[in-house]
Amino acid sequence: DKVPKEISQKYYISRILGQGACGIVKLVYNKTACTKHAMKVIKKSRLTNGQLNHLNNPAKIMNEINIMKALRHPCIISTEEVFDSCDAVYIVLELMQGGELFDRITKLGKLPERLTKFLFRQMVLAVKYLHSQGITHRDLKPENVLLESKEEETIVKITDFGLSKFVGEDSFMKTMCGTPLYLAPEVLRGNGLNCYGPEVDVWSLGVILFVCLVGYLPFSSDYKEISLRDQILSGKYRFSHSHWQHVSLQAKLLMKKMLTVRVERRITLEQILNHAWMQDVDIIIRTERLLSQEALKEKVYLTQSSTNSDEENINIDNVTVLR
Ligand SMILES: C/C(=N\NC(=N)NO)c1ccc(NC(=O)c2cc3cccc([N+](=O)[O-])c3[nH]2)cc1
Repeated sequence: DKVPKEISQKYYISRILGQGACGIVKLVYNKTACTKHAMKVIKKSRLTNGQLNHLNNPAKIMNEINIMKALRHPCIISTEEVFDSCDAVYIVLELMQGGELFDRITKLGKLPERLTKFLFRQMVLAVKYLHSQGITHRDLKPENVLLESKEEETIVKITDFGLSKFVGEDSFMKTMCGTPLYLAPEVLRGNGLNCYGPEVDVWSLGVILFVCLVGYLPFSSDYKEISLRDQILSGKYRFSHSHWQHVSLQAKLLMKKMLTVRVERRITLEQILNHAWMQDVDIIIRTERLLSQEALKEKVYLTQSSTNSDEENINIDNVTVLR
């Protein structure tokens, strides 16, 4: 539908790249710089019976964008530019031509263990960085893990900070939206206070690791014996030997420590990086090299990017508020 002219003046809007729960992602071309980008369009919620629906209320979207703009890591998606119009927010981002990790797992059925280790180490480093900035992602899933290229061994970037929280804030569970396939038990339990910490991201990473290694979900409503909620609360995941026999013992041991119901016993990100399964020198060297190259690229770009101040729009620190 109609895109504000400030955007169509600067960008040529091309095809749809992905369809998320909270909006679509389109391929756009910057007309002057002749560069390609992704543009996520997040519709602002209508006022339904007088109150903003919790998902896409403007304040929450701007909170997310401020979080994204504050972050700088090779494995966290970076925003190019943001246009805030009355009924939608347009976020111009780097192009991630490898698409979503979800689609690569679906296409291949599952990932080879070595490739999983390569990609998983980057996800752990990204989440470790998030936590060092006082942010809990809270919605880690393969749909929110993007791949930079179609190469097998490529850079991973985390996205969709729609549910992210600065851990300092009240971490009351505001939205129980979507199915809890990747949700930690302490969030589901919601014992009154609903308070929970960054460890929820370790649980979600554990579910992602599980799906990468064997191509099926550890907890699912397809498993009729017990409810999804009870599967998660008991930490009883489906362990089909035919799938797991090709997976190394160390990977299984790490998995078990991540999908630990008791928060105080769950493995930490630091311990994951020091776990035996992660001590693969070749993988460590290749991920470190890839990430330092990416970080360097980021620096070079920043020194080049010009500050454009259009008189008719307020352009503070590359958020253009459209009149
Ligand atoms: C910020 C954000 N979501 N925030 C949100 N939903 N808040 O509620 C967000 C979510 C998803 C994406 N996705 C992409 O950038 C993205 C998806 C995809 C699929 C095929 C190909 C590409 N591509 O860039 O080539 C893709 N990019 C980018 C940003």
